[in-house]
Amino acid sequence: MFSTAARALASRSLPRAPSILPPSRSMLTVSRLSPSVAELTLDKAPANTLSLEMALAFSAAVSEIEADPSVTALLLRSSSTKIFSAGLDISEMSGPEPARLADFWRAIQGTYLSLYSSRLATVACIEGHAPAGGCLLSLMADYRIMTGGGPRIGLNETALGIAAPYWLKDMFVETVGRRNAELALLKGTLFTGEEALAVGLVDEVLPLEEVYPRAKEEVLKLARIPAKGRAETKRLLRGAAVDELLAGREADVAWFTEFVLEEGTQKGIKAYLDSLKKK
Ligand SMILES: CCCCCCCC/C=C\CC(=O)SCCNC(=O)CCNC(=O)[C@H](O)C(C)(C)COP(=O)(O)OP(=O)(O)OC[C@H]1O[C@@H](n2cnc3c(N)ncnc32)[C@H](O)[C@@H]1OP(=O)(O)O
Repeated sequence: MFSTAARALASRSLPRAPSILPPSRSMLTVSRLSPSVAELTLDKAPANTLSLEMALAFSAAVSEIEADPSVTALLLRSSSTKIFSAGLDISEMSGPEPARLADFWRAIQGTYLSLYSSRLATVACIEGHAPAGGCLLSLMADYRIMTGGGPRIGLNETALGIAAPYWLKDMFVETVGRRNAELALLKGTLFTGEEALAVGLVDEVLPLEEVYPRAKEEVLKLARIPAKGRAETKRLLRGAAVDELLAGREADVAWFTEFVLEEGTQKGIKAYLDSLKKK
């Protein structure tokens, strides 16, 4: 687990404006696979997009699971086998109210800080599509298992006229290597499961009906690894990245809000949102 000070700092920076509703749990469910393994299911129809409320609910759920010392591992999945998560809720970025936009980004940062820094062993069960912010959710896990054939995963931000923030880009580079990341990020590539496996973006690819059983098997196995050594190893691997964002959190908010509020970005986001709705 990361330092108490770092965690306190993370939670202090989360939005506290009175206009924000408390995190709703109707968008997620938490259950137990075993006494030491929790399952967190994204359940926000139709596409598990990360709105401000969804991002807050996600971090709150992870924190609550972490607070239980009997839990050592977490399986992340979607209630839909078609869509793991379609990423950030684009309507949050279309014609936004600036204060909410800044809170939205703090909440997205919070999802990263909560899961990437988690002491828990984490497995992402990716049965359906995981573009952009959906890929982000899965990258924060320790192990990824995906359906072959149909669904796509990757960081397609460039294709939408936006850019992945540095901490997401860094996590992607760490996972797939510098050259694979450059090629994919600059084109906004969305990979099939098989392609994702070839570049190391996922760890296993299976037919749909085998993905969840295998993900359960893996998380139960990871839960048996001594917790203290694993948590310290994760801290050594990921601590510097997490601390960098904690130190520059508000600068990252300024980068995001300025870019999104630009007229050209707004035109692109609106056109993309309309194209999704017209499909
Ligand atoms: C420099 C500054 C940078 C600023 C930004 C940095 C942010 C970086 C991090 C992440 C960025 C993002 O995550 S942006 C979101 C990217 N996501 C996508 O591009 C995916 C878009 N969706 C799809 O391609 C498809 O929905 C799907 C392939 C995932 C599934 O297809 P399917 O046909 O099964 O479903 P529909 O397309 O009919 O979708 C159902 C329903 O959901 C709505 N929807 C889908 N995705 C989003 C979304 N991301 N935001 C909002 N709404 C979304 C879609 O419009 C449909 O709605 P209706 O039923 O009302 O039509």
